[in-house]
Amino acid sequence: MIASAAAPPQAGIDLHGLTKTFRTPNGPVRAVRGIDVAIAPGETVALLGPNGAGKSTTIDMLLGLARPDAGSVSLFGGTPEDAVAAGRVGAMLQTGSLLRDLNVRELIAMMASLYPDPLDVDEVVELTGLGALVGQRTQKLSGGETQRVRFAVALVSNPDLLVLDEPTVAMDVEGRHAFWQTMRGFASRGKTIVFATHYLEEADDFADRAVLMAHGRVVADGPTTEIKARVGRRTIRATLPGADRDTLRALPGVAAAELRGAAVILSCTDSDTAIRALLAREPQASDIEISGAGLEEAFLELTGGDDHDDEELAA
Ligand SMILES: Nc1ncnc2c1ncn2[C@@H]1O[C@H](COP(=O)(O)OP(=O)(O)OP(=O)(O)O)[C@@H](O)[C@H]1O
Repeated sequence: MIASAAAPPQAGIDLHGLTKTFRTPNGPVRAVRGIDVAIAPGETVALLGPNGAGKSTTIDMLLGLARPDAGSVSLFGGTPEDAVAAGRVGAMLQTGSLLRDLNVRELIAMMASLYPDPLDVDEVVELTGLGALVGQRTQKLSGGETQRVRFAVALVSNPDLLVLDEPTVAMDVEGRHAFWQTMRGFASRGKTIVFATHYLEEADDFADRAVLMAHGRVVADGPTTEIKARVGRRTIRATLPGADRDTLRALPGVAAAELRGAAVILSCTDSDTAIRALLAREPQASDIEISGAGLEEAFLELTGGDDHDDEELAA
């Protein structure tokens, strides 16, 4: 088990007005365009967004690996460099290879020796399910196994903050499941976790909160349930032979109506109002089902409409 850390410090992560532009032969790429995100200690936050949204660049700035053009990063009230040097931050990034010619245990032990208050090596091995691989040379590991060792390396300093950029990308379903189990255990000890992912179900299942990025900006930030609700559309399905589409569409709370044989499908802006109106008008409606928008729908709606505006902003 993870040794209990001191009471979590009050200051968490504060990204303020962060901006980063890359100069390329094809002109400037405005990767991050002024984002403000505050994360409290103990929160688990998913960073979501399509390819090129600016997630990795944001993570690099958060960790002090890239310098923002404008804005500031505060980790636990200090600079990222200080927090990293103190072993308070563990990171698992998309790139980065493992040191070769060491076995898994030797590598974890070596990394542990670099930090003031590391976890016990056996504990890390157990937590990350690496028991069967401790004697394996790092260059002989599969992609999924390498990811698990990288995770062990991120954990070994017993960090207050874990930052993970698409951590489960090379893992199979079982590996992913085991990974999130471990993360749950880690989060339950009051640790702060920030992870970027393309897997919406991981964000939905695991994060307290999602920050949605598109084109270098934050387009939504809140509990995943709230983000789903923001999209607002719920669908009512019912059996209603002989229904009239225009009548249904005119019901309060209904944005669109579709008929498929005896089935009616109502897309609603306010499903509570719509269901009452439907039943008042069509009491014979049966087999009624209401379904909410998924995170996937919310994601597409919230990230899809944000057009590129490089020229305007670069001016
Ligand atoms: N070193 C760099 N030089 C030039 N452009 C870069 C550099 N790093 C990132 N970019 C560009 O900045 C934008 C944001 O990239 P970033 O990697 O932060 O996005 P991302 O949301 O992490 O994407 P993905 O999900 O594909 O990893 C992209 O247009 C990318 O091409």
